[in-house]
Amino acid sequence: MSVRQKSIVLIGFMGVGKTTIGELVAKKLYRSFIDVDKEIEKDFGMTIPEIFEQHGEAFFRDYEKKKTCALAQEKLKVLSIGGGAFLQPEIRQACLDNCIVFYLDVAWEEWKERLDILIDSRPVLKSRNINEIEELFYKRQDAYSINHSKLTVNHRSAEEVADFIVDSLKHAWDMYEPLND
Ligand SMILES: Nc1ncnc2c1ncn2[C@@H]1O[C@H](COP(=O)(O)OP(=O)(O)O)[C@@H](O)[C@H]1O
Ligand SMILES: O=C(O)C1=C[C@@H](OP(=O)(O)O)[C@@H](O)[C@H](O)C1
Ligand SMILES: [Mg+2]
Repeated sequence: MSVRQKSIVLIGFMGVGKTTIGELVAKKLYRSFIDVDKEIEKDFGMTIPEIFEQHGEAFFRDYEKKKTCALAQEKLKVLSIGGGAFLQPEIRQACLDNCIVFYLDVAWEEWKERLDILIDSRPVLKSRNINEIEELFYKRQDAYSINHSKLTVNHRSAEEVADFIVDSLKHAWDMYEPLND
């Protein structure tokens, strides 16, 4: 597949900004934006916390795997996937094989300032104390470390990060697949 046609996938910990930044990147590239969690919510007519509550996390992970692997086959999209999705080897493989994967990284000190706005909509956070959340934050970095490009969002607005992603993509596209005049 042409590198220009590959979908862009944003990965990283909950609350790093995948959904917000993904939407901005899609607009800047004139592409459709897909937030996998929002698609799952539409499929069930329920919020993510409701799905966790009614069906349990194992059920959510299984559905997330099918949905994310299917959406990773699409071309010319910008996708934000759930923060836990990349821990599943099948999802990792589907995204790395078919898409360009950007890992959004953030420092713990900056991330923990966002906890209050995230806690009610993220069941994985709600069931843990701050020390357990910190442990999860560092533990998940291993899975995220397999990516095509990593960038740090510390002290940057969502708009700045989106501009950086678009610029680096344009640079890579021109380098690997220059357009003929
Ligand atoms: N670069 C940023 N700086 C400050 N706040 C941000 C930034 N990116 C996102 N946010 C805020 O953090 C919260 C979580 O963002 P979201 O895009 O839902 O993250 P994710 O999809 O990774 O869980 C939102 O309230 C959003 O407005
Ligand atoms: O990290 C996780 O395990 C999860 C992250 C959430 O998405 P965001 O990363 O967009 O918050 C959502 O998929 C669900 O609450 C589980
Ligand atoms: Mg999100």
